[in-house]
Amino acid sequence: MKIHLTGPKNQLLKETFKITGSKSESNRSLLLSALYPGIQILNLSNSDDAQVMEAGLKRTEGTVDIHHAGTAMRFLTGYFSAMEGSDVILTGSKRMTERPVQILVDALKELGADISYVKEEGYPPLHIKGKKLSKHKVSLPANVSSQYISSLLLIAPSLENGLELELTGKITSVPYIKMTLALLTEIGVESSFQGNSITVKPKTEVKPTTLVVESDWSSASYFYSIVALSDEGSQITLSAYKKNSLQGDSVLHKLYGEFGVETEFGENQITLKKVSEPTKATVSFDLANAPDIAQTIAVTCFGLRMGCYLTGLHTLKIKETDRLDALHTELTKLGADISVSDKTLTLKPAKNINSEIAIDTYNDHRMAMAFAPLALKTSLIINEAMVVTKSYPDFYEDLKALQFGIKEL
Ligand SMILES: O=C(O)C1=C[C@@H](OP(=O)(O)O)[C@@H](O)[C@H](O)C1
Ligand SMILES: C=C(OP(=O)(O)O)C(=O)O
Repeated sequence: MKIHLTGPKNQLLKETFKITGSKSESNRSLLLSALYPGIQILNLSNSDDAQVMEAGLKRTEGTVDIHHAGTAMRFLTGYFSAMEGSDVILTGSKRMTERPVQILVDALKELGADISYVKEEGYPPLHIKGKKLSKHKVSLPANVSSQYISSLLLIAPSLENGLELELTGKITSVPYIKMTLALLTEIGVESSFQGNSITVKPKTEVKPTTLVVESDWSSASYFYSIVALSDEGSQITLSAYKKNSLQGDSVLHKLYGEFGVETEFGENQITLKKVSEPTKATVSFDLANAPDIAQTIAVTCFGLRMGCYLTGLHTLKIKETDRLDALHTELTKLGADISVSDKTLTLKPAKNINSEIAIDTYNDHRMAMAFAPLALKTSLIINEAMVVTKSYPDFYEDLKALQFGIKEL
């Protein structure tokens, strides 16, 4: 589906939204609740990624297709490897068969897993025959994706002797590893993370526990962008959020200060307020700990006619699409002066913003959602607009509530 998007006529915005649960917290919680009966989950994400995870966890044999969900692919690889008696082919979308898993597969094999590649070595689909993992120590590179580490940590307490991980290389997406360990703590599992070593103690039973998923901060990023691009005085309230979030993307409340957006933390909610126009011509951010908000920030800067220099983007090339290439192509179509390397993005302040440009989304929910706020500055077209269901199925409903014009083409 292709849509034509226009911004609200009155750009002094005031609205309140309840955002769906974090897909990262949801997919971890779902796996833990499959391992340990007695875990309840509240505010579960209604995203495609959480749905394929939930469905995958109910399976023990046959083909399990997790579509575009990186977390489901990586977390279920660990889960099925350690589930004695399971025999599955774990696969996903075409893009998923291009997203590497060798580091995780090697680590699991080192622990005793039986995994083989169905097609290309290093990539899904995987044939996994679940068995008891006999070892409890493994070393793996941590500079490609934190999801490999989280996958191992999530099954760690269910292993007879727990798990000791030795991480090599510069650890990337660290908050996601800490999120996994924090959820283990919530269910009573002991762990430690010091330097490059992570240890998780075994746990056979978990007391009845309710895991309350905080709403998704990556989804909140699109409202930060909308507020930044709207008139001074605009305010949008989002729930359910908290100040001490497990999600690294909560750094948004600091970063968007540079764009004149202040965040007020209330009881279970945040209010984003446009208090001033930005003062700097250009900003520099290292996003190694928050890679999923890179697209939002690049488009916000473009819309504000600011420059930016974004670093720490080395993981973007292996996500839903090569996000550096995709940003380069789409922002160039809009008139941007942008250059990218394999880990950085440099945008010069925009001289003009082209109208009626059709944005390609490359099966990447974040391409659609990051560019949509730009409708506050110029009308645009979004191709394959429904990609948003990967993490935020209600996205366009919420834009409509803000009086964005959305016309199906
Ligand atoms: O563990 C997680 O829930 C995630 C980790 C990150 O991936 P990488 O560690 O591959 O950067 C992030 O980009 C992804 O959206 C979700
Ligand atoms: C990278 C993402 O997801 P995943 O790796 O889980 O597919 C994302 O949602 O931005």
